[in-house]
Amino acid sequence: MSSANIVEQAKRTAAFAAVDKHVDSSVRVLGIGSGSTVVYAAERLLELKNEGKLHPDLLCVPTSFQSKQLIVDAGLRAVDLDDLPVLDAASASFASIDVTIDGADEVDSELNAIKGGGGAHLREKLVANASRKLVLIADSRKDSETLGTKWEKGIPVEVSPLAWRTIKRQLERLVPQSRAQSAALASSAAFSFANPKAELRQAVRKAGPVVTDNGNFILDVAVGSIYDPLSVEQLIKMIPGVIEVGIFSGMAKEAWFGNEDGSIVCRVPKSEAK
Ligand SMILES: O=C(CO)[C@H](O)[C@H](O)COP(=O)(O)O
Repeated sequence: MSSANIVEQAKRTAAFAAVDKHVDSSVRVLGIGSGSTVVYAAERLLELKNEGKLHPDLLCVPTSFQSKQLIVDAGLRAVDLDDLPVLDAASASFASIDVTIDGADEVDSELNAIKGGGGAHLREKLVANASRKLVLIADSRKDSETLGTKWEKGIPVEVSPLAWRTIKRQLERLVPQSRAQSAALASSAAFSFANPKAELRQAVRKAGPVVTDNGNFILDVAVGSIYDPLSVEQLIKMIPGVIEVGIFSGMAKEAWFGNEDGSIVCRVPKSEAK
């Protein structure tokens, strides 16, 4: 098998295992992520549907145009997040989705994740936030100790086209923390680069920038190693015109990684592991 096929097989194995663990006939509302690994989750959902193992009224919440097509192609019912019926108005939780299964670009030991390689992280974060459980699926290349060490393309940041150049300049002036301007202090800082670089993501087979499903642009912001994902997420989110940051801090409850030898690793946040 070619190395590309081995990676695809690893993604498929992880996706199938996560769906089998989390989706049965008791699941009423399911969030569907975006990207190439989620395609395999949709494949497994179609099999389970044909075997009569899904809830007959299952509702699927898409996270992108692509995700909606996957749901529809699998013969499942797509419903926008805000169109979900409130099934339990008395519940203390606002979460309306039982479980969401999504891909990731890199996942650290606490299951903080970089997402948005496919440019869908705004809707992905909205859906993850409204889910009782977020389960990530990926091949083992995405399994990391520290964010930014494997996914080196930068943090995907969805921004308003109205001020992308200004936001880019501001992102390139981010400092790890106000007192840590020197490389010597970098290890105690939120991230390692002294001079982050923000690049406007360019479209393929279309001249000009990527325009997201929401009509915005994406800046990929390389900050080096991310030691404190929540601080970096918050720092970037504070910039006016930033619509969403592709760091998902503390959202995922479980991550499934497919290995090249066909085995699977399922991880929970390190601090919660027994
Ligand atoms: O966050 C995402 C899209 O915004 C994807 O889930 C992420 O990029 C992983 O994609 P793939 O499964 O193709 O590696």
